[in-house]
Amino acid sequence: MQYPVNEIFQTIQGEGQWTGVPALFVRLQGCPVGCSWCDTKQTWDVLPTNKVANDVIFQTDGSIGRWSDLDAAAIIAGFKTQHFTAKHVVITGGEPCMYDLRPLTDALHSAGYSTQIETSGTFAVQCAAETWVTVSPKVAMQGKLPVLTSALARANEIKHPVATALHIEQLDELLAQIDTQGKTICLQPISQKPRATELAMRVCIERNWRLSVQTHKYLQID
Ligand SMILES: C[S@@+](CC[C@H](N)C(=O)[O-])C[C@H]1O[C@@H](n2cnc3c(N)ncnc32)[C@H](O)[C@@H]1O
Ligand SMILES: Nc1nc2[nH]cc(C(=O)O)c2c(=O)[nH]1
Ligand code: SF4
Ligand SMILES: [Mg+2]
Repeated sequence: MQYPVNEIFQTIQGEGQWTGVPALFVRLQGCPVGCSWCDTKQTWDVLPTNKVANDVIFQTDGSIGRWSDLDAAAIIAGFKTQHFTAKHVVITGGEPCMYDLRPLTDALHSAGYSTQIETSGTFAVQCAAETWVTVSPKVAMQGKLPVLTSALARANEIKHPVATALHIEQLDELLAQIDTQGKTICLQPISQKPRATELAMRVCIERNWRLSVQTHKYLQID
């Protein structure tokens, strides 16, 4: 199975429960969701004219939605060529769950890596049983609610992007539909806005939820 890969890089996981853990990021190209505040808009379209050679995607570049087709073996071989040392692999995008992630997550586990998926919950989550699934719900997607509910049921972590009180109300409605036992619930302020951050901190303290600030943006790393 070939995946359209936008970039592969080594950094520190900046979000959610795994914050601070060295990680290899595999960013897949393509997302139809269209969040107005998305920080990776270059990953939305998979344009044939933006196809590049395999080695190019190991240089991070958020300015263009370039991509290359790689299978699991080529991705793992690339980690070795780059002499990457992290053992945790984060598969993000774009929307990674547009693709069947079972071949990739199975191969990564066989090669000794732990895996995590960052997903919006707008597509069925297809991955290994051991994969840590982080769902960042995108509630405005028309007609996608049954998919979102099943993604939330699979989630190990629910990391909700927030800017206003309405976002907290929407999260409450979603959480009422599932068993949250054993799941980490995080609030992630949108775009480091001070009012979003204040709201997220206040609600996290009230509810005993976890605050997820995008630490890589404060550190100015990838
Ligand atoms: C770029 S998305 C890619 C994965 C998937 N499409 C998703 O939305 O979960 C990765 C994470 O960044 C979050 N995110 C994107 N733009 C953001 C922003 N401007 N501020 C805060 N979080 C943002 C998303 O909610 C998600 O948790
Ligand atoms: N350092 C770092 N941590 C991240 N956590 C989630 C990210 C993403 O774009 O999905 C991300 C990212 O782009 N960089
Ligand atoms: S679902 Fe994720 S990648 Fe797609 S637009 Fe929203 S934040 Fe961006
Ligand atoms: Mg990011």
